[in-house]
Amino acid sequence: MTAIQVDLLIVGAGPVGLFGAYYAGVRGLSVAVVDSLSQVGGQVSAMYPEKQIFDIAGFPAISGRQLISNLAEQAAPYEPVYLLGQEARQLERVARDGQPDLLVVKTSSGQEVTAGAVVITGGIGTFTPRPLPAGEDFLGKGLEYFVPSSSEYTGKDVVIVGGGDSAVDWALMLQPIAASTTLIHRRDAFRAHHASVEQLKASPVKIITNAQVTQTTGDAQLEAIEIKVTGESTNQTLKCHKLVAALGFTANLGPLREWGVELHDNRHLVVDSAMRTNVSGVFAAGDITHYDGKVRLIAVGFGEVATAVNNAAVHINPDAQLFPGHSTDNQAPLPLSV
Ligand SMILES: Cc1cc2nc3c(=O)[nH]c(=O)nc-3n(C[C@H](O)[C@H](O)[C@H](O)COP(=O)(O)OP(=O)(O)OC[C@H]3O[C@@H](n4cnc5c(N)ncnc54)[C@H](O)[C@@H]3O)c2cc1C
Repeated sequence: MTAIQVDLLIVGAGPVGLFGAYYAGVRGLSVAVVDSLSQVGGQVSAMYPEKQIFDIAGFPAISGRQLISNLAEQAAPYEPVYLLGQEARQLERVARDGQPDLLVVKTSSGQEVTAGAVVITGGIGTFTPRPLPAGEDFLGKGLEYFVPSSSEYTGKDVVIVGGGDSAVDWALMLQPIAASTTLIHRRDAFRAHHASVEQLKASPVKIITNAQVTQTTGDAQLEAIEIKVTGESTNQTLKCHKLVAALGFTANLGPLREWGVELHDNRHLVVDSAMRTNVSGVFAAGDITHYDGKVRLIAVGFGEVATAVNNAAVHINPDAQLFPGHSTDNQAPLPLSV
């Protein structure tokens, strides 16, 4: 088991957790961010990276991918430690004389993180991609569940499986750079947004409906797939270097339910106006929280996590001020006129 110690541990690297990492840095707190996904960005990266978001303050429109990239860039100067691909599982407490307890979180990879406080920004819980059983042998060797960046798809024969927004968005995104792009969907009708489906139909993406992947073949890397189209007697073989299974996700609060935090509807964590849970040293922000009047939006989560981290800073050091100061402080004044 590997172990690290930080001032603050953030559970969840969605947009709210990333902004929390920035605020931890502003407060001079060392910070680690754990996420069960292999990439940062939570729901935004997993479900709608190519969509424009219109309700982020100060950005009339910004793509999901750009928002997450900006948030990571904003936190980067404070060097957060990202522990990706691991789920935060157990929470233990270490009492100290005359000081607040330390919290120890153990992850699914055997990592132990000791922190002065924990902020849970776990959204709708741990996401698990719905698997594509016929492709599991090539996971990481051609089969993927996300398209974090498009560069690896240049000049490749790409097949995307699914009928939702992610499948359609990724097909549209990769088509201009891939050697070929095929979208396979097991039904006739798409769940994706109507306008995106129309764009897809007008694009060079080859669409095969009422079809399922039955087999994947290759050597070290994926080379081809076999598909069964309903009503056809023989299976088709397609050249395929990259197979993207965009079949959706299941989400589960999972181990966080065992941390002793008061739950609402068995899915959300009850917080007070300082974003404290009932467990001392454990705060929460973003989609995972519940209080009267809660609105689940990124804009709301950003405010909540600023509150959570600043209150966590005071929990860690009771002599610290709650108010962090203004980000504009300590700058040379700009000239009034040019
Ligand atoms: C299709 C779609 C469109 C949307 N459009 C908008 C929009 O236009 N505007 C808007 O404001 N909102 C929109 N939303 C909602 C928005 O995405 C969420 O409000 C936002 O993602 C919440 O951010 P978060 O950081 O709280 O949680 P999430 O984005 O859910 O991130 C939580 C992260 O925590 C991780 N996690 C959970 N439990 C654990 C654990 N035990 N260990 C490790 N990691 C864990 C998860 O893997 C996940 O990565 C949309 C949502 C969807 C699905």
